[in-house]
This record gives sequence, structure tokens and C-alpha cells, in this order.
Amino acid sequence: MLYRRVDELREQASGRLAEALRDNGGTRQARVERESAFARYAERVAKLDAAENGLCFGRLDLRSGGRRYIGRIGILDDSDEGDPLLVDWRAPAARPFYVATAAAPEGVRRRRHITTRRRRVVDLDDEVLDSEALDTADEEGLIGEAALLAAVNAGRTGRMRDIVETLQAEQDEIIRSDHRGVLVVQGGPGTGKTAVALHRAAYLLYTHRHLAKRGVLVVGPNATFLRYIGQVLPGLGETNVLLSTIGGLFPGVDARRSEPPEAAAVKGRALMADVVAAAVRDRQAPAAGPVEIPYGDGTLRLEEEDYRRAAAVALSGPVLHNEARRIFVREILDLLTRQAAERIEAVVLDDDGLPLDGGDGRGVLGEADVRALLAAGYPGDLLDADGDEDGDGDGRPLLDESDRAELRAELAAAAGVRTALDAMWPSLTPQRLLEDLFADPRRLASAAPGLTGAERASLWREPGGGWTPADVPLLDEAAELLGADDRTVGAQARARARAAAERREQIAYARGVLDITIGSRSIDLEEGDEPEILTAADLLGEEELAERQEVTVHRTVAERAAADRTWTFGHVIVDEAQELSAMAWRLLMRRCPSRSMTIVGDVAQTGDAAGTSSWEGVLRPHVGERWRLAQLTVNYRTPAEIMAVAAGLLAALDPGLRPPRSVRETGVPPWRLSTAPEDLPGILAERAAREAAALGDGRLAVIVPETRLTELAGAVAAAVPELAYGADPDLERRVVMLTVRQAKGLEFDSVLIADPAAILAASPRGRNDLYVALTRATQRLGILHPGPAPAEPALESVPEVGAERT
Ligand SMILES: Nc1ncnc2c1ncn2[C@@H]1O[C@H](COP(=O)(O)OP(=O)(O)OP(=O)(O)O)[C@@H](O)[C@H]1O
Repeated sequence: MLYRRVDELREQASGRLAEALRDNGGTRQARVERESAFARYAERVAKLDAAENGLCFGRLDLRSGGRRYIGRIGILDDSDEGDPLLVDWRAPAARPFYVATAAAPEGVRRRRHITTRRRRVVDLDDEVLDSEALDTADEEGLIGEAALLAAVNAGRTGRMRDIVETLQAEQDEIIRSDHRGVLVVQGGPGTGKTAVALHRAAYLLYTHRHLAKRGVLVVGPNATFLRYIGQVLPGLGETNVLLSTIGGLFPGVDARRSEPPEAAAVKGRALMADVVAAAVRDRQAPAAGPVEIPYGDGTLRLEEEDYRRAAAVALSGPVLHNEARRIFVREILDLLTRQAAERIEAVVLDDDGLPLDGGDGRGVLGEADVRALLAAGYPGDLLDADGDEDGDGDGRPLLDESDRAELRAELAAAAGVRTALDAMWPSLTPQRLLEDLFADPRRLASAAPGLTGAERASLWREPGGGWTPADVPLLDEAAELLGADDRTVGAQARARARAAAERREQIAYARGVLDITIGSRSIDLEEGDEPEILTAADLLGEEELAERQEVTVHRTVAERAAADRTWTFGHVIVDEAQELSAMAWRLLMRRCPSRSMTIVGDVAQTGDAAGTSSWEGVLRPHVGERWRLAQLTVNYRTPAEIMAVAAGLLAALDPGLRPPRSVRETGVPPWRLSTAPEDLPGILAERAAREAAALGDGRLAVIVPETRLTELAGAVAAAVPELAYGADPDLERRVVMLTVRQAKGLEFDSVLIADPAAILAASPRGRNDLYVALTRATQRLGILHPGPAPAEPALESVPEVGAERT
């Protein structure tokens, strides 16, 4: 019945879409009508398509006798009242499906999980929530246990799936949290932090429609991870979302360069904000003695105190470097014009202030200059201006205003003046500021007195060669202090003129849409229509509607946001947030002035040297105490057998940390195998081939130390040709080789870890890294180590297998 209704709705929407496409009436009104209909029906069809699989997955039988179906979207019947046939999982009426228990049934008598394959119901699972059930209630407090276990045991595909069908109560609480500020979701590996964050984004976009206008930013640790989670939100019908790494958040910069972790760690420190600020200040008229500026065949001269005074004027207001430069340039040009004018006057006036006939070589300007001035018409003007005809030398300036303006313009264009200004106070892009800073140890020493010599040395590099992810927050910091440089200002002015013209058109267009929507309300209103679209016409002004049109007709919110460094988002989600440096947090906070953020992470999994070990330390500078912590405690990924090993490592990491409780056991213990060091590549290849064959359609990851990636990939690829590896490996391949850094946030049916001792030794956070590697598997785990097991009790506890078994 539901699919029949979906078909009807899709047919209606497609019919209208086709009509809009077919109709090519040429009047403006017709065009407006067509485009508006097109955007609306295209979106409707896309939402219906996204909901096709697993359309309805739940049923609530209420104690009051009613019945409610829960699904991916809301659907109304075709009656005049438009009664709900299917309740959207995000609607308040769906909530009991996720939270009702026998102890707190929330008016529910029976909860049914419905499993479908295509359009067929293939399984049902009922829970009766009554007092009898209370006696046998699941101590684990799991909701819809059978469906949940089926979901967590299912083979992986290399793409994250949504979990709307089996969300658990502690997850639902976070997803629907009405907390407006920063919500931190802390939980061990596999507790569904990523899943919860994405579902929260979908929930917020559904519940607070205005958020769609500013969009949601989802920040993840790397491109591979973003691709892994990339389908979840579109699959839930939400598209106003920008997925990005921190390195991707500075438009125009592709931060792919790599650098030693120590350099990245230095760049991530909060102190770098002061370094960048000092680097900018150092470019604002630094003391350098008198400045001589060649002009004509003489020189103009600025005393230090002159340009320092000009700098003080430029910095007297709250202005950015490049804006202040415009004031500084104005002041300096005033000074130079006065100086040049005086010299001209000194040349053309005699001691009594009376004009001479020509240059006599006195003053700074030579005869040639004076001849040039004469040729340019100055003396003619001078003589007139000075009332030369009566020869009274009445003290009025020789150069009138237009002469001075001309002289000023000439000075402004003179190469010598420009070079001097550029040296005293250059117009800077963030890129130029940082390139100059990193390339010059003296600049660094001046801007970064708080860093040690070795730390400063780690930052040194030649200009050019691209940017690293850790540079991006510094570029952003610099952009905040610099403002638009001269070239950008010109380009912006042109773009503004274009945008103004476009906007005028959009407003006219919006007016048309407004008229149509209001005028044809009764015709337009149909079941399944989002009521807010209709009321929007009553509530929105033309301006706002124009903005909406811009969104739907021209570019999506995500596209606009991606291209604009100063875009601020309605909500920001940060995944693997423990990896972010203090500087990255500063950047993110600027993107979200409302501080409406969901931050998910696990401090025990921090691998980045610049990463965090305490949420409090990270957040206090930005939100004080105004953040809330929510905890997830159940691990849906890693079976108990594997988690026992990881828990041992966690205890060694920090006895205060508790591992999450695994939701299931598989009966398959992890294993380890010791090889002769030289045999590791060969045996690893053989094991990978064997494991891949046993997995069928499942996914296998081989996690290796970064330093051995190339060597081991070569060996394994010889035995498993489909192996994916490299900078951005294809996770949909059945077998993939990854470093720990790449494996973060991902999961696989089976995992092989090669050379754990090298992973432990590779960084000061080696144990955290190994903990991450150990917790990637949903079913099976094997560890191969050259020589004896590393001296970690947790690893030693893993049963060792002979080379011939496993
Ligand atoms: N309620 C649920 N129903 C079904 N599957 C779930 C549920 N919660 C989590 N999962 C599954 O558990 C796995 C782990 O989830 P997720 O990747 O979100 O965990 P995480 O806490 O972000 O892990 P990590 O910190 O290791 O990155 C995913 O496959 C997810 O689909």
C-alpha cells in the first residue's frame, strides 16, 4: 500500500516535472512558473527515490488501539485531511520506536521491526512492551535486538550505511538533542559516533528548515573517510551538506603537500595565532631608518618618524592589514606630494618667493626635471596660480589642488614609490605572508619568539611547492587579519557589480514566483506537499525568496559554501574531532558563529601529535563552560573477542579509560603469527589471499606501518591483484591496504595488522594508533609480527597460531 502511494506521488511529481520541461512558453511569467515547478518536483522525485529501499521499517501498535508505520519519509494519504500513512523517522511521533521499553513503553504495546528487500517484506521482529515482557526484559537495554544484530553482522560494502532502522535509545537521545550549543559525543570505537553525527545532521535539517539555507558542514579526517560516509546523508534525502577535511576549507588552496609530523604539530599550536599576528605586524612599516625614494633624477626622503606616524594613523582604527595599507599609502603619498611640491616650488621660486623663469639647479630637482615640469605645463599653472602677473608673491601655494592631485597620481604610479611602499607595507595575500615567513629565518625569529630554535627550523621551507593541511588554519588566520589584498579588491568590485545585476534579476524572478505560489495555492496544495513550502510564500519576503531561488536554481548551498571562505554554516559536525589542532578549532569556530556544533570523537584514538587529549582544553577558549558532553557506551562494530585485546591496550594507555561494551560475540578469537623478519611480506601476502578468499563478498583491510606501505603493498598485490592502496584507495575493492591514519573511522569484515611493533614505535601516540587498528574489524582479526610479539601484554595475550594453521 505504501509503495503504491509512493508510486502515485512519484508519478504525479514526474508528470509535473515533465510538464515543466515540455512547456516552453516564452513569457517571463511562464519561465518563472516553469523553473519554480521544476526545482520543486525534481527535489520531490529525488526524495522519493532516496526512500525506495527500506521505505517502511517499523510499526508501532499503540495501547490506545492506533497503529503507526515508521519510515524514511513522511507520506500522507490522498484524503482531504491528508492522514499520515507513514511517519518520518525524525518526526516526534516516531520517537517511541527508538526509545520505548517495557519499563517505559511510551504508549506502545508492540514494536515491530520490518525488514524488506526491494519491495518485499522478508522478515519481521516483534517486541511486546508489557509488564510480562518487563520480567524478561533484555538487560542490555537493546531496542529491536534481532534487527540490530542482523545489521551489525551484515557484510560490509566499503560504504557506510544509515542506521535509521535500528537506532538505539542512547543514540536517539543525542540525535534529537535540542541543545543549541556545542554537543560533544564521546565514545569508544564502533559506538556509532559517526553514524549518530550524520543522523543528527539529517534530523536538524528536517526539524529546523532554516538550517538548509546556511547548510551543514561535516568535517572528517581525510578524503577516503569522506567518501566512505558520503552517501549517508543523500541516502536520507539531505543534500545541503558540505563534506570537507580541514585542509579543504580554504578555497583556492589544494593542501596536498606532506610534511614531517613535528612541523604539523608546531603549526597546530594555539600560539601560532600570535605568530601569524606578529608576522602581519612585522610587515607594517617596520623601523628601518630613513627611506630614500628615487624620483625624477633626485630622491625623496622619508624619515623613520614620518612613516611611523603614517603607520600610527593607519592603525588607529580597527582595520585589517590591507585596508590599513590603503590609509598608510594615502598618508605617505600626502607626505611625498608635499615634499615634491616643495621642491618644485623651491626650484621655481626665488628667495623672495617670487617665481623664476626656469630651473637654476637649486633644490633637489635638476634642470632636466624642471624642463620636464615646464613641458608638462606646471609652470604655466604655477605662474597663474601664484598671481605671477602682479608679481606680489602673496604666499598662495604655487601648485593648486589639481596640480597637486596630478603630482600625487604621478607619484603613486612611479616605480620607485611603489617599490618603497611595498617594502614598508606590502599588500599581502595569506599565501604571500606565510611563504615569506617560512622562507626567512629572520622573519620567523621575529614573529615567533615563543618557539624554540628547533621548532622554528622545522617550519623553514622555500617559497612555492604547495600547502599542507596544517597550513590551512594558518592561511585562514592570516586571511582574517589581512582582509582583501589590492588585486582581490578589484576582482571583488567587478564580481559585486555582476552579483548586483544578477540579484536585481533574481528579485524580479522571485516576485514572479511569489505571485504564482500565492495565486495558485489551492491548485498547488496536494498530499505529500511540505506544508512549509506553501506557508513560506506567506512568510518570506522577496529578498529571502530570491535567496532560495538562487539556492535551488543556480548553485546548491554546498557549492556556494565550498567556494566562500567566509561562509558561515547553520550547523557544523566534526568527526574524529580528537585529531584537530588548536588552530583548526579556531578556523572551525569562525565558520560557525552560532556555535551550533556536534563534535564527535574519542580521545583514546588521538593519533595526531597536534590532536587533543581533553575536550575541555579544546573548547574552553571558544565556548567557556557552555558545552554538553554525551557518552556512547555500546560498541556495535567490534566483537567482544577482539575488544578484549583492545581493552588491554587501552588500560596500558590510560587506566582511567573504559572500553565500550561489545554488543555481540562471534565465537571467532583473534590470532597472531610470528614470522622471521624477512618472511613477513611473503607470509602476509599469503594470509591476505587466504583471508580474502574466505570472506567472499566481504571486505578485508591490511593495516601496516606507514614506512612499510610500499614494500608490503608490492608483496600483497602480487598475491591479491585487486588490492587497493595509495594516497586515496578505493574502499569498495574487496581488499585494501591502509596506514592507521587512513584506516581511522573505517571498518572491515576482517583486518590483518602487520608489524605492530613498527606501528607502536612510529610515533609518541603509537599505542593510540594500534588501538585504532585493533578496533576496525567487525568479524575477524589477525596480527602478523616479525620476530617475537611486541612487549605489550595485550598483544601477548592473543593466542599464537602455527604457520600452518589459522
Ligand atoms: N544502532 C545501530 N544499528 C546498526 N548499526 C549500528 C548502530 N550504531 C552503530 N552501528 C554500526 O556500527 C559501526 C560503527 O559505527 P561508527 O563508525 O559510527 O562508529 P564510531 O563510533 O564513529 O567509530 P570510530 O570511533 O571507531 O570511528 C557502523 O557500521 C555503524 O553502522
